[in-house]
Amino acid sequence: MSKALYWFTHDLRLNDNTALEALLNRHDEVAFMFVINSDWFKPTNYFQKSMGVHRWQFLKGSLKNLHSQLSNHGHRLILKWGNPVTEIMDFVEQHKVTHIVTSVQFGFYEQKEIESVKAQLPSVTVNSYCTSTLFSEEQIVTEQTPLQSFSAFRKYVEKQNFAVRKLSSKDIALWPKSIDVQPVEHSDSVNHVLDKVERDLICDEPLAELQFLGGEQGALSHICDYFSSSAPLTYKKTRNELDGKYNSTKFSPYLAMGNVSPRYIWHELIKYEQSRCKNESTYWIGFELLWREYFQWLLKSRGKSFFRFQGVAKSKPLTSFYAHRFTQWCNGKTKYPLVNACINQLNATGYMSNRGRQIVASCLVNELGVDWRYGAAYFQQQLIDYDVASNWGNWQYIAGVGVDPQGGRHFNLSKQTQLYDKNGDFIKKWHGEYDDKHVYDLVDEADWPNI
Ligand SMILES: Cc1cc2nc3c(=O)[nH]c(=O)nc-3n(C[C@H](O)[C@H](O)[C@H](O)COP(=O)(O)OP(=O)(O)OC[C@H]3O[C@@H](n4cnc5c(N)ncnc54)[C@H](O)[C@@H]3O)c2cc1C
Repeated sequence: MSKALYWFTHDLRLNDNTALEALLNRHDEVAFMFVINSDWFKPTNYFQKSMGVHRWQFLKGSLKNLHSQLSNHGHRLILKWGNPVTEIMDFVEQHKVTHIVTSVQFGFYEQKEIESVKAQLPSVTVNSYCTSTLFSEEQIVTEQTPLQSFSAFRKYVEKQNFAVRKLSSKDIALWPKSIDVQPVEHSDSVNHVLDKVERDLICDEPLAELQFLGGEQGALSHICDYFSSSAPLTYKKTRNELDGKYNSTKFSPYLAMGNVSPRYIWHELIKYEQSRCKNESTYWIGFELLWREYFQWLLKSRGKSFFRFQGVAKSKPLTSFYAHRFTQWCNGKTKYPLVNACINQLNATGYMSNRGRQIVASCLVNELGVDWRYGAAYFQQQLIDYDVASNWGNWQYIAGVGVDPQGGRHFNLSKQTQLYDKNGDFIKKWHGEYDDKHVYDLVDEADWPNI
């Protein structure tokens, strides 16, 4: 008899989930677990936490929704917090689990966790499935795929005419029974664990109202609303705007949490093109999804170099670390109103437009001369849609240590303001003006050399 544990990670959904489908079709008894890693809330990564309050709230919504969906099938989500490897191993040993089913991890450290479980539990079979990409590992063999630039990858993918995999069936009529876990005590309930984490790890950081509702239901309803509108028809024209509900798709938080699969979105896009209209804008939505795809496979192939100062290009940028400038940037208190406005938007909502991200990243690297990894780590903490591959990949790109053949990006901040906030409405809305004569560097007179 096989007893399998589903280890949820960035795949918090039931639909179009190949790993879940394999679990339900192949095993006699099953259980579902998610582990909240307590390290996420410790400021270790360039003085930033891996998870800030906005993404925590979004994750919380996703977990509650997942638990309620599992309950509809007579199961529950076992929610733990601590060290994921330890928690998974404890459960497996205690309940004599024979198989672990999980998603393929693209992040370097996430891969290490799975390897560690495998090494410590050699008698348990661990099966991983690609659930967060358009293509599967059989379709994209990283050694044979041109990953030296996005264009090369895109042309390769388009030329090969890869079909994105057919959606896996979403309804399994009969779910296997639950592994006999002790009756749920109050201290084990999803709500109790979430409250405890909030009390012990997040303490008194204020939680803001989110514009996105975490979870599969929220994702599907947002995608349905988006594709019921005419917004996809003008996407290419509006995607660079700094604000607005439908100026861009806002699929990213749901994709990052795995509330929806990119393949589901891809198929919805094709349906839209077939039933309403296909134009350059609809093509561009697919084009951007390919950017996301590209960064996932690039990270898988380049591993740790995604986090190195010299990046995948192995070229050291001309930056250093200026604590004061970095703090001003994080607090939206630089001398650049557009940059401040974008950062204030991020700090208040957990979201910033793609154009905004490019502008503030370019400013940190070029105007302020700060090591790009501090910016990437700050985004990791603040973004509701943080995705390891897209975030570190894009930061490298801007800093000129990534795969961009042009070598970095320097945005002219006055020109960007003219182009995207001509009347100053965005700066006004997000309080970008900051008037302080000490705004650049705090250097004590005594620090200057005597001439
Ligand atoms: C410095 C920097 C850091 C970034 N960090 C992240 C991150 O942590 N998580 C994240 O999802 N995106 C990140 N991006 C990419 C992009 O900014 C967001 O995906 C986008 O703003 C999300 O809004 P949207 O869903 O409305 O995007 P849309 O413009 O509607 O695009 C549709 C989808 O395509 C994908 N996409 C679009 N642009 C990019 C891109 N440049 N790189 C990769 N995928 C893309 C996303 O999945 C997005 O949801 C970053 C960009 C920069 C410049």
